[in-house]
Amino acid sequence: MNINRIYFVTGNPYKLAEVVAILSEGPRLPFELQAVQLELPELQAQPEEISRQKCRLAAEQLQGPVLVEDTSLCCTALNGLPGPYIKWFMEKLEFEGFLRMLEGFEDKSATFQCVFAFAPGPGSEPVTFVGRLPGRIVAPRGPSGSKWGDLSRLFELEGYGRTYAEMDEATLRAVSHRSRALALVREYLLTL
Ligand SMILES: O=c1nc[nH]c2c1ncn2[C@H]1C[C@H](O)[C@@H](COP(=O)(O)OP(=O)(O)OP(=O)(O)O)O1
Ligand SMILES: [Mg+2]
Repeated sequence: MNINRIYFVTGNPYKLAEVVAILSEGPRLPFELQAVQLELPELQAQPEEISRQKCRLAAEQLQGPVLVEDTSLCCTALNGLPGPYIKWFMEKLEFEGFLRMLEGFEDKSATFQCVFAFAPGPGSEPVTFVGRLPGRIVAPRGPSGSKWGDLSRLFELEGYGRTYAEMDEATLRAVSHRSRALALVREYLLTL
């Protein structure tokens, strides 16, 4: 396939910066990654389908190869909810309300999940890449006012005993749900 530029489409500047930083580490990809700041509609579906739909819309709008990403936070006690709707839960309930929602459940385990979707152009079925990171929801710890907001103070990574907000950026970048998924994206893009 003759691709020399891929659009990474997101409305979130932090997500964009992180994807660019992770992809610029390691072996160089033979493409230019071009950022496009565009809020894509997210239709209700399972997380992988939401990401695929964002990808189809982005490929239509930009008429070229596109990469998009959708992040979910899945609580075991809530059978995977809020999942892809975590953004709206945090916005409407804030962290106090979110924690209260889980109060009645003993099981606080949760998984951060990142789904990238890539399509070489409009009309192609997007391919997805999933990265998961297990952990649990805790009372907020770590500095507030960080780039991802309070959510990063509530999610403690399994095996680290620290919340996202308590981790230094380099360590987190090496283990995050996003870098796990991007390792698969990189592997795939290198085969094109
Ligand atoms: O590493 C992370 N650490 C903490 N929080 C995070 C992280 N990654 C995403 N998040 C938050 C952002 C948003 O509230 C929700 C995902 O929603 P999601 O639709 O994927 O992101 P978005 O709407 O900000 O950007 P986009 O335009 O690419 O859809 O989880
Ligand atoms: Mg979004």
